[in-house]
Amino acid sequence: MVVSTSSPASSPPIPTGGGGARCQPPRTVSMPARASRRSVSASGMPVPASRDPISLHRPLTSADLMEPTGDGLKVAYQGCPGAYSEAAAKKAYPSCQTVPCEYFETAFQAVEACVADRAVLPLENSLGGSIHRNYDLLLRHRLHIVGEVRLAVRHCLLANRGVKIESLRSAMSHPQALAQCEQTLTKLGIEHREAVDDTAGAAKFIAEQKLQDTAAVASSLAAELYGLDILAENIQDDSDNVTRFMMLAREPIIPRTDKPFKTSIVFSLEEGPGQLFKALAVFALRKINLTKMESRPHKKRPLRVADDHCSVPLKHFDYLFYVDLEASMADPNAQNALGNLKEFATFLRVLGSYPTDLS
Ligand SMILES: O=C(O)C(=O)C[C@]1(C(=O)O)C=C[C@@H](O)C=C1
Repeated sequence: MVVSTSSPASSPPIPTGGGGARCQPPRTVSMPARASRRSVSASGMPVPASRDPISLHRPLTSADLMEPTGDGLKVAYQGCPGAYSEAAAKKAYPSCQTVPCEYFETAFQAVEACVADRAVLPLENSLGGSIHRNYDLLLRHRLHIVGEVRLAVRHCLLANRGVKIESLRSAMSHPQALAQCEQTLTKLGIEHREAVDDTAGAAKFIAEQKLQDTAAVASSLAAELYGLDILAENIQDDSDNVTRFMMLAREPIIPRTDKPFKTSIVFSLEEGPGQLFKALAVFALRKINLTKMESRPHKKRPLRVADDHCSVPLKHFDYLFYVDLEASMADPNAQNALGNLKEFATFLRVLGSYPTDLS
């Protein structure tokens, strides 16, 4: 079942196995992030006081502070079964139960409403670039990034049994997947492109409609699930095709310094020369490496009148800057850098501090 935003009445919430009762309203990360005093079980869920390891005087181990591997966890992703996002969810939480969602926003809402415990959503692809929608949704919702996962995306060309490449006129897939295979599809003589919500959804549609002139760009798992033939493998334009996904939860994790961590922040600045330079200098001066930067329109304040010396006032676009730091919020150096940025940023939020995916 795909969880849908548009028709909640037709998609009743999936029972959460008691998770609903434990659901806390989401809260923001305070800066610097401090250890939560609430105890957590190995699955990352709060434990009743009677089994609370602190009240039993059992020493807290680093395993208690780790993100769970997925036992009993419900993990929301966008798309149909067989989508790359589902594979990413399984990579992040190997023993989880995946919850397909119609839209990215549905996955955010599923976690907020405790229908799911985590969401795994794409942020950027090495060929196609950023998935801007998810940057915008990060700000609109109050979930925390608790991890990242990189997935090697190996696209296949899928068609109904007996269909030959020469008879194909059209390729159907997620726009990112079509963009990642643009040159190969053209070389194969496939001229038309049809964009749909996800790669596996394209495979399902082609199988259900028994299309004879259209192929899906999707995973080999989607071929298996929907009974399609694989006409070509590894059709992405670059063999190193990697999508980075974020893992989202209602609560932040406790940042550590004993392994590589990243911290994702978003901020806005006053208009004026050198403002962004000054913001980036707070990290450069402390030798904190930045791994990603993205700017998005400030939707609440898209235009502002510039205070320059023109007779006609100029209107500037207002931006939000999303930055990933190679640092943990448990590191005083990173805390000082953010303290410094807070002195002159007009807005600053820590989206999460989480272990770097080194795979
Ligand atoms: O459609 C899918 O299978 C997805 O999981 C979505 C998505 C994306 O949004 O970028 C994920 C990985 C690939 O880069 C292509 C598509």
